[in-house]
Amino acid sequence: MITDNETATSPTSETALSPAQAEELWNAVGRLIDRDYETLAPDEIADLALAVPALLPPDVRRRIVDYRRNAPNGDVLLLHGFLPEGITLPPTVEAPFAPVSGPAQTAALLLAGVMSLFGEPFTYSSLYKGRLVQNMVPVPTMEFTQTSQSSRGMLDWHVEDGFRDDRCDYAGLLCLRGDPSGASQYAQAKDLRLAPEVMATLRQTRFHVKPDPAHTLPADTPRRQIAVLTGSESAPEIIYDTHHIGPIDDADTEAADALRELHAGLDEVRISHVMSPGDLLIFDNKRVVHARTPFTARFDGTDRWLMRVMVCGSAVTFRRWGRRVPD
Ligand SMILES: O=C(O)CCC(=O)C(=O)O
Ligand SMILES: [Fe+2]
Repeated sequence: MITDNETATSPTSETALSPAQAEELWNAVGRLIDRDYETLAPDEIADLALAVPALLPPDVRRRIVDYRRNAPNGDVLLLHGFLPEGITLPPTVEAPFAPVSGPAQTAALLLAGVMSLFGEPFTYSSLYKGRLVQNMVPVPTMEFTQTSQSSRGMLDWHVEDGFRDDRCDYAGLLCLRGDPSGASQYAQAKDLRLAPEVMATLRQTRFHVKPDPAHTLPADTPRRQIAVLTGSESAPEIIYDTHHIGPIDDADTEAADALRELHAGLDEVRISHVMSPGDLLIFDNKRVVHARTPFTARFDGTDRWLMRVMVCGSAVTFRRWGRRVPD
């Protein structure tokens, strides 16, 4: 892992499964899938996934629960070794919502299962056709978009779905296939070192967020008015999106300047990690901003491939939606 700034000291917990643990877990998760995963509805996937936590090595499960409760080493958890040696994954799929086959189905259930330790896996009907476990893969013609489908362009700092007040509490990214150039980057709000007056501006409701282009939504979807930073000084929460957030008032140059300072401040405390197959990166989407560096896609089945699951940690919010894939 590359740390850009020495003050961002190990905000990440790292732990690894042994090859034997990975193989045992993989085989046990595979046995849970008793029919074609692609015929399962989101609720059925979530139900099957509930059996996965008990299959995890106890030390790994403990590590995840510690992170969820207290985040003792920071707001990002990095786990390694979830793919056993000797499996042959299918070619990288061509879209976030593309069906997956063979071992990729096991990977999807494994990810949903680990993430179920944090609450309810969910997604939005407007996002990637409502697919619960999504493929983060490069897509032709989308190279320079600000979505997971990009590749040659930088995917700039953002939180997942900052335009929604019910954005996910956690997201998990499982790497099936890596790319040495496409580094996942993240910055914890608590590491920011900005001038007090900049912090004070960011704590005021002087900003609005427009919908993320990964969502299929009407053009007149209202912008949400927000403060960028909220919560305690020791564990602040953040909403930021380089391209979709701005001052409510175009004349509010102080707010615009504060956003620029924030962007530079995130760069200063960023951590980069090039995902390798079997890596599972979990981040707190209320306290961490993330990004991805550019890489060149070949579109030949060998490109970078992560799977993503978002989780609602609040049973109250989940009950309010009344379904796993809210609009
Ligand atoms: O590919 C990554 O590392 C992150 C992707 C991402 O942030 C997104 O799709 O929102
Ligand atoms: Fe993202």
